[in-house]
Amino acid sequence: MTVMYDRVALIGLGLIASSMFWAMKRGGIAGEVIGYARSSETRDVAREIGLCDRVCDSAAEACEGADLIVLCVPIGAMDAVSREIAGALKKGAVVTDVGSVKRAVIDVVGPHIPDGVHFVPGHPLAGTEQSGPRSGFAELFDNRWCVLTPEGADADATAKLRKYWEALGSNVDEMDADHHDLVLAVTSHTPHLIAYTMVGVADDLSRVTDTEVVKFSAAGFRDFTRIAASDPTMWRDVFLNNKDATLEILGRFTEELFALQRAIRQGDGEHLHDYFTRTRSIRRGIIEAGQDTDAPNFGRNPKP
Ligand SMILES: NC(=O)c1ccc[n+]([C@@H]2O[C@H](COP(=O)([O-])OP(=O)(O)OC[C@H]3O[C@@H](n4cnc5c(N)ncnc54)[C@H](O)[C@@H]3O)[C@@H](O)[C@H]2O)c1
Ligand SMILES: O=C(O)C(=O)C[C@]1(C(=O)O)C=C[C@@H](O)C=C1
Repeated sequence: MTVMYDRVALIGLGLIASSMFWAMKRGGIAGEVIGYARSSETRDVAREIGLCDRVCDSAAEACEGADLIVLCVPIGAMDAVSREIAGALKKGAVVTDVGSVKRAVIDVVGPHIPDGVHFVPGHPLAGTEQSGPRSGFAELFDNRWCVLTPEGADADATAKLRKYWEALGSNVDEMDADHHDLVLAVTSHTPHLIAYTMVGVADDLSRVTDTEVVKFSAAGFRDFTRIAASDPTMWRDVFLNNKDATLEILGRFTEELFALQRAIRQGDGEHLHDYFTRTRSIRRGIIEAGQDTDAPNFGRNPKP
């Protein structure tokens, strides 16, 4: 139990901020945690459930005297909140964020950061389909990766933030922001879009009733429905702000899909079998690397 920052301010009090709060409490990582959310309902819930040591009615007030400020709002709100807090930041403070897209956040937050304050963007690769102040839990970041995209930020501030994420339970890596956005377009953003689409298709199909979809939903489709239940505001903002990378991956996805469609139409079993054999090895690689924390055998029997 080592206090790493005397005062931490959480701006936005949803899944990620509340998980961070409980993880900080678990590890005794912060002296005091101050919170702010835009809606009074969220602030009331936070006060009711003891989320944060103090909840303020303005973002600027929450940041006064804070050593670490974590922006935990949807990407589309990053500009507004950083504008609001700029005047309240103390010299030497570190501002970070948890946004799922990095270049767009750097572009809108960076210009508001005053001299003497360090901005070190970040992104925990951990989440669920839940949102809001009641949805967080201390274990969310355990054994997950957190990517920092410091781009020339102060080395000491970056090193300390790295240690902070490790204390929250994460493994930490550093990356260029554009590369982060491309990697995440492959591993997170496009898969979400595909899940949203598949569930939309099931919903639109008049020959299969909603009751049948619910009753006969097989495991693969159920996984899609979990993903497609993710927060609409957050995901709208992800796609609007990681446009180029998502469109590039979506283009490649469509080409592959057409090739598979042709193989099915032509009865080309060899193509299908070869393709599925190749993709199976990706899954095995993830399990062998101990990365599948959702697998029923996680932590017990990491070998397939
Ligand atoms: N949910 C995930 O799986 C996940 C994972 C990693 C990173 N992220 C990123 O973390 C950030 C937060 O996501 P979340 O899942 O915690 O969302 P959430 O919807 O659970 O919480 C967002 C919070 O921000 C508040 N908010 C919205 N607009 C605001 C504004 N203008 N000013 C102040 N507060 C505002 C909301 O009231 C809410 O308290 C997003 O940028 C998202 O991309 C999410
Ligand atoms: O597990 C989930 O529900 C998630 O979608 C989490 C997930 C992802 O893995 O794609 C979603 C968005 C993030 O920015 C990071 C993590």
